[in-house]
Amino acid sequence: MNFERFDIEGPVLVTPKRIGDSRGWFSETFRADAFADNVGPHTFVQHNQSMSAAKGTVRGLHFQLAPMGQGKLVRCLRGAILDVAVDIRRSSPTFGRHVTAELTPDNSRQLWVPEGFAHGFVTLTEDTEIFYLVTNYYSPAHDRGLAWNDPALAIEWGLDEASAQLSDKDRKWPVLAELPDAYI
Ligand SMILES: Cc1cn([C@H]2C[C@H](O)[C@@H](COP(=O)(O)OP(=O)(O)O[C@H]3O[C@H](C)C(=O)[C@H](O)[C@H]3O)O2)c(=O)[nH]c1=O
Repeated sequence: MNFERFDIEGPVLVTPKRIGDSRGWFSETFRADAFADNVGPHTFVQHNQSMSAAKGTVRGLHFQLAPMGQGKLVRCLRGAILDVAVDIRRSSPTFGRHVTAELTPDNSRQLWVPEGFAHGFVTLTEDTEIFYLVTNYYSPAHDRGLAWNDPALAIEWGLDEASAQLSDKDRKWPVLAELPDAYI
């Protein structure tokens, strides 16, 4: 299992190895000991899965407020996504900066998105399915978001705003400069 860091402290790209044989392949996609040694002693309490039918679906940018903040370990089971994590820790030297990673079943990559980051993705194919582990339970009262298309974030989503498929909720999030409950 390979762990790669970015030039922003926090997110980690995790790539499990595959053991091939005449039938196909086998992969240990998560090990608590390797994750604790390379990322941190996080405990996952909830597993999520979502399917997005249309290419160009954007889900995000989401986070939960403390004390219900969530770390997320994200992988793509079908299709492909560009996964994005934005640093919203006000005290961070990289506040407002982001990392991206293309996740597909073939590259078997997983993106670790720590608490203090807003998470989102755009689907690169139709019928895209993601699976992710989270370190805290879903709490609607703590559910917050950040405008995916905030020019200040300069995220290159690879699609024009008019063609993006979003939920009504995701169209209404504030831009970073207006984020009322950002991480301190
Ligand atoms: C996240 C979540 C949602 N729900 C319910 C709430 C709604 O009735 C329905 C869809 O929720 P939402 O529109 O928030 O789903 P996404 O847009 O996929 O949001 C997720 O996708 C982005 C990329 C994330 O990082 C978060 O995990 C999460 O915000 O599932 C639950 O019952 N449990 C949950 O943990």
